[in-house]
Amino acid sequence: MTVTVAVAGASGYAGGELLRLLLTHPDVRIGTLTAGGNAGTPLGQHHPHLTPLADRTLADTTPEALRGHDVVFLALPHGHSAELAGQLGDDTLVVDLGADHRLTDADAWHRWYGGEYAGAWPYGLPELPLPDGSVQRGALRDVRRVAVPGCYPTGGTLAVAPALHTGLIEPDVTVVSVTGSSGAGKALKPHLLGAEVMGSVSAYGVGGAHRHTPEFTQNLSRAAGQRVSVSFTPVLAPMPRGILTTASAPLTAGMDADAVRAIYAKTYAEEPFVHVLPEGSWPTTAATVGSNNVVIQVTVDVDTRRLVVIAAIDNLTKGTAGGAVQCMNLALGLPETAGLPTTGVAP
Ligand SMILES: NC(=O)C1=CN([C@@H]2O[C@H](COP(=O)(O)OP(=O)(O)OC[C@H]3O[C@@H](n4cnc5c(N)ncnc54)[C@H](OP(=O)(O)O)[C@@H]3O)[C@@H](O)[C@H]2O)C=CC1
Ligand SMILES: CC(=O)N[C@@H](CCC(=O)OP(=O)(O)O)C(=O)O
Repeated sequence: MTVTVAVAGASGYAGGELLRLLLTHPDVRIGTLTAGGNAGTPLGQHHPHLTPLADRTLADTTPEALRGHDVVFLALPHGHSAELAGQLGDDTLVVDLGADHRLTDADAWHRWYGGEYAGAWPYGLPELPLPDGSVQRGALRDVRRVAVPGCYPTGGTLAVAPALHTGLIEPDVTVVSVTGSSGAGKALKPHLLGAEVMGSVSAYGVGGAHRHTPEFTQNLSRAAGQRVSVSFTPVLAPMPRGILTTASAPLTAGMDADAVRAIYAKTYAEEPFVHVLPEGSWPTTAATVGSNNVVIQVTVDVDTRRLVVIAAIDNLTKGTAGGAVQCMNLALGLPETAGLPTTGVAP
């Protein structure tokens, strides 16, 4: 089977990573590529690494340009997806990389994003463990709309969900995630100028103020089958890609690190992209670059009786574009790993 795929927002970071992956996908033909202000320019001007597509001209982002494809990826700023998707047929698979359809609670949407609530779509985190023993993957087969998770909730959720799901920890979780600057997108932002980012690490959205907090709460409450409280702090680091998450929570009972690791290893044993490391190895963002992997290590802080989990992802791959391609594969019944690297680039 060959599917024809359009990418809206192809000049951006997420769009570029989508195209890098789709170029290696055996079942994909790349169709229309669109942008905003950069419509009319060649793709090669924005993504010099995507040489096979260098001469493609970016079209305006309109429903007319996107229609007629089997799959449309929307890699646009928040707030642009709902109207476009509404003008694409129900037979088209629309995979939204933005936030527009992630939250199931309209009040949470209004509080954290504002504007009209467009409703939730099936949530694109296939590995999310659910209380009935199933995982989210089942909700993504044969669908025609998918909301890809935010980059922080992808790694952070998978880091904590197994412990909540099995009752190992209290429903009161602290998450600190260090990210590379590509998470903010290509648009010029003064705090992301090289002189600001290089040589410094800085927290932002501190005090539960980051808009991914409700997405964490939603995911972890689903995994736990009860309301989970999440304190989330993002930290910006001088690197282009990667997110390293440290999550911790009080243990409900005495447990040693080996026993916790065994539970995690069992939870993710069949997952092609989630890797629980052996004792003594720790996740690094460098080891995930360009791969669709989530790399996890767990331990117990014996003195404070807390579980501590570290998880690394590439924000542009598993954290956005890779997750999106994985969801496309599931929705269309293609092999889940098609077009998705499971090895990183090192050093
Ligand atoms: N970067 C990341 O790590 C992650 C990104 N995401 C989500 O993916 C989406 C894209 O993010 P990212 O690629 O980082 O952002 P970028 O700023 O790098 O790219 C945005 C893209 O959208 C286009 N665009 C901007 N405004 C408009 C408009 N009004 N109409 C049509 N097209 C427009 C831009 O085109 P032009 O070049 O012409 O301006 C560009 O192609 C966002 O919703 C983001 O939240 C999700 C998880 C992680
Ligand atoms: C460094 C940086 O600014 N990161 C972004 C990550 C957001 C993201 O990528 O996810 P969304 O799809 O929800 O926007 C931020 O904190 O807003």
